[in-house]
Amino acid sequence: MTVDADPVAELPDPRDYGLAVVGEEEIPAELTSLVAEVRSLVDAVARTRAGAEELSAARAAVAAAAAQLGDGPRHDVGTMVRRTWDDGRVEYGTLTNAVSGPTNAAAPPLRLETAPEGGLRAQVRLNGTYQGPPGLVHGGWLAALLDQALGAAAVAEGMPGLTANLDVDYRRPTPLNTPLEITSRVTGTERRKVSVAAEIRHDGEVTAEGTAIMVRLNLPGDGGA
Ligand SMILES: CCCCCCCC/C=C\CCCCCCCC(=O)SCCNC(=O)CCNC(=O)[C@H](O)C(C)(C)COP(=O)(O)OP(=O)(O)OC[C@H]1O[C@@H](n2cnc3c(N)ncnc32)[C@H](O)[C@@H]1OP(=O)(O)O
Repeated sequence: MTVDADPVAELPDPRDYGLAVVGEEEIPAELTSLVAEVRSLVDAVARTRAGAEELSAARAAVAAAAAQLGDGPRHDVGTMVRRTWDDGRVEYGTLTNAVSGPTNAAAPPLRLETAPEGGLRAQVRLNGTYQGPPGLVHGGWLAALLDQALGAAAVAEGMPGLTANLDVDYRRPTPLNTPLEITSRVTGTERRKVSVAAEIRHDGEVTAEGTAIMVRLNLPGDGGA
């Protein structure tokens, strides 16, 4: 028997499925600022014109920092981060998510909030390390940003799932180093399928838009299958 994909009131607790969870508020401020520093470092390294001596000194400093953390304790790779909203709603994502992971220096990071008009929204600014064509954001990264916003829109409605299908249209070139707005929302549900839509805007103009079918996680006992 099939049933429609009704939103669940509470998201499943990842610990019930063997995944470690850390609260966002437990991430030390020192780690957050280290991550921001590494993010700036990657951008600086990508475009530096420093000479050999400065480059060698920088390499040694980075190697020393890496050695300092090298053998220390680490979270398991699948560790989830728990975010608790002001209204008490709880949400989970992966700690090192490629797009939104709060401790992933390679993530832009995209931080989505509930939008007053419904769905989610975020502002993000992508530096030169996300470049495709000169001065423009790489299309693969635009797809990744849309995918994350689409998946998160389903999660926000209590329907976490995996992307089964993603369609992206690139409407206008998307510039680097300038604020971009991302919006997403659920547009329909059918059995385990959740239809979602998202846009990326620059100066109010849509530069890329995507739609996806997220298939709800088939968790034992949630009645979603
Ligand atoms: C454990 C605790 C959890 C805690 C909660 C927190 C969770 C947090 C979650 C999320 C964070 C938010 C952010 C994430 C954002 C990024 C998302 C990604 O990057 S996802 C990675 C890339 N995607 C994959 O790796 C999928 C790989 N594919 C699969 O695993 C399967 O194909 C899957 C699950 C998608 C479907 O497989 P089946 O066996 O479960 O289900 P079948 O029966 O095949 O399909 C169900 C329905 O979907 C349709 N469907 C399947 N594939 C389709 C497709 N490609 N296009 C259209 N429809 C499709 C089918 O026709 C069927 O529809 P009909 O009900 O019969 O009408």
